[in-house]
Amino acid sequence: MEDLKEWKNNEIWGLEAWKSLCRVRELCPLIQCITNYVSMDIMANTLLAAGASPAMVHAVEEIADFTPHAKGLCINIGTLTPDWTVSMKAAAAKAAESQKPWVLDPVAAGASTYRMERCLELVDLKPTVIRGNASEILALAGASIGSTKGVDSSHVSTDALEAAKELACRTQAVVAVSGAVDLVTDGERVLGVSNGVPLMQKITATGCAVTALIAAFVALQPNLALEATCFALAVFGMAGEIGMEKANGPASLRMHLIDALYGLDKESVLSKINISKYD
Ligand SMILES: Nc1ncnc2c1ncn2[C@@H]1O[C@H](COP(=O)(O)OP(=O)(O)O)[C@@H](O)[C@H]1O
Ligand SMILES: Cc1ncsc1CCOP(=O)(O)O
Ligand SMILES: [Mg+2]
Repeated sequence: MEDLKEWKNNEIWGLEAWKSLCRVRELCPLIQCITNYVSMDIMANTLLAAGASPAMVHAVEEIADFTPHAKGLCINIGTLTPDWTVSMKAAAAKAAESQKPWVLDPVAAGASTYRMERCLELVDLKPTVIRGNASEILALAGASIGSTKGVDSSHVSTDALEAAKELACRTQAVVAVSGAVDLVTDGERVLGVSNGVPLMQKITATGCAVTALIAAFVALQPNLALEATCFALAVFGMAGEIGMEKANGPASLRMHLIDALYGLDKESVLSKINISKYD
């Protein structure tokens, strides 16, 4: 891949995003997901539609055998309980030990002290990517409780730009803040992904699903985590845009988004991709 600092236009972004999607379709990476009960279905279906192979494996007794065989790991704290916390930490440590990238979704990080403390412990285990909405990234970066309503964001992504950069610098993770513009940073570079439709916010667990898709893309391009994260967000957003052409509301958008992801072709990727440098 070319030096991305020199990249100028969406034609080149589109070609690279298309190649990344083709790689997922060809190699069908096994992605271990330790996720919340709400998201399991849409997350597994999103990964399958993109060409990856999802496995919702969360028993701590299975981590030693299973995690080293997965290509990537997605950890999501949406319906956190103490026993799952143990599994999450064991899986993150095992992924690091076996040099597998792993992605953290800090769902509702600022909603309770329990959640925040567990999140901070997971961040200490060095996620490759952290993807949250703006309220989650603001809370996590400031380790602050109480400013979020729950799992939905009360902020727009740009509100969390400085927090995301600071979090990325401190943790060495790529940090992605989703929203109308998804902001993705390694602490130095910032890219904005402007694909997607507002109605995606009205389908539960779209954020969780795109975090798992990031895990699949990053699993195959671990040395280009910033770019792979952008491509996953762009591909998911483009599927939303195409799905919206047939949808009548959130329920049908969910179905058409998954169909569009499955059928996404090169021409659509090249014409729809909307990535730009943000800094
Ligand atoms: N206003 C918007 N316009 C376009 N896409 C959006 C918008 N809001 C969210 N999205 C997209 O919806 C998906 C879920 O993002 P978001 O709703 O921020 O996450 P979460 O569900 O974790 O709160 C992402 O792919 C994001 O790009
Ligand atoms: C509603 C809900 N409650 C706990 S997890 C969850 C799903 C959150 O999904 P997302 O973060 O993608 O909106
Ligand atoms: Mg979320």
